[in-house]
Amino acid sequence: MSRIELDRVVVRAATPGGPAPEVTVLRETTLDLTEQRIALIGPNGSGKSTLARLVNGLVEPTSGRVSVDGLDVARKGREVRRRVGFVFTDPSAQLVMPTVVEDVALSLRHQVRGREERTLAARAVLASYGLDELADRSVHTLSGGQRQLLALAGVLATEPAILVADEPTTLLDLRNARMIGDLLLGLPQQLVLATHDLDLALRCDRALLVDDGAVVADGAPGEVVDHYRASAG
Ligand SMILES: Nc1ncnc2c1ncn2[C@@H]1O[C@H](COP(=O)(O)OP(=O)(O)OP(=O)(O)O)[C@@H](O)[C@H]1O
Repeated sequence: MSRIELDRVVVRAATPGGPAPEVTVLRETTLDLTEQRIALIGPNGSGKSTLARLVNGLVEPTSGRVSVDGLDVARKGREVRRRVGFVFTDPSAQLVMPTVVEDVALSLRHQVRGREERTLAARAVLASYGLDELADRSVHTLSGGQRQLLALAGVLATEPAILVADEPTTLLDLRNARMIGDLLLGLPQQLVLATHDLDLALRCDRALLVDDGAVVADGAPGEVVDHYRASAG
C-alpha cells in the first residue's frame, strides 16, 4: 500500500475582495494514512475536498508538508500526480476530448507512444469497463453514470497507486452510485474517498470525520460514523 502523510498542514485562503483577514480552511493537521480505503466524511463546507485535493497538489498547504510515498507533493508535483489519480464529483471537469475513445487515449499519453497504439489501448480499456459501444460517441451525449464510469476508466488506465475521489457518487442515481461505489471499493489500490454516502464510508478501512476545518474523529468507520450521526443531532 501507499503512504500519504500530512505533517502539520494548515490551509488558509484569502477572502474575496481584499487583503486579510484570511479564512482557515484546514486547521493544523497531522496524518499518516496507510490503510487501503480511507473515507473522508463530514458536513458541507467542512474541509473534505480540501483534504482530498492536498494529496495531489490541487490545493497547496499554507504551511506544513504533504508527502506521498515519501515524495513531497509541493516539490515533486509531477511525480506525485502520476501516482495519484483524481476523480471529481462532476466528471465533465475531466472529460475534455470530443469523443469517448479520444478521451481515454489522452489519459494514456504517458503510457502508450504512437497514436494508433494509443487508440487501440483506449478501446481495450473501454471494453474492460463495458463502454466499448460508446467509443465513438461525444462525451456530451453520455448519461451521468456513463460519464462517471468513463472518467474513472480514464484515470484507472494510467495505473495510479492511489485514487482520490471527491464525492464521486453524489450526482448519480441509486443504481449508478452503487455501481461506481462497488467499483471503487473493489480496487486494488489505495483509495481516499470524500463522501456523504455513509454506507460507502462504513465499507472503508478507516474514516476521518472532518468538521469546521479539522479532523475531529479518526478510526474505525463504524465508530466514526456513529460519532458523526450523534453530532449531527
Ligand atoms: N480557495 C478558497 N477560498 C476561500 N474559501 C475556501 C477556499 N477553498 C475552500 N474554502 C472554504 O473552506 C471550507 C471547506 O471547503 P471544502 O470544499 O473543503 O469543504 P467540503 O467538506 O468538501 O464541502 P462539501 O461537502 O460541501 O463539498 C468551505 O467553507 C469553503 O467555502
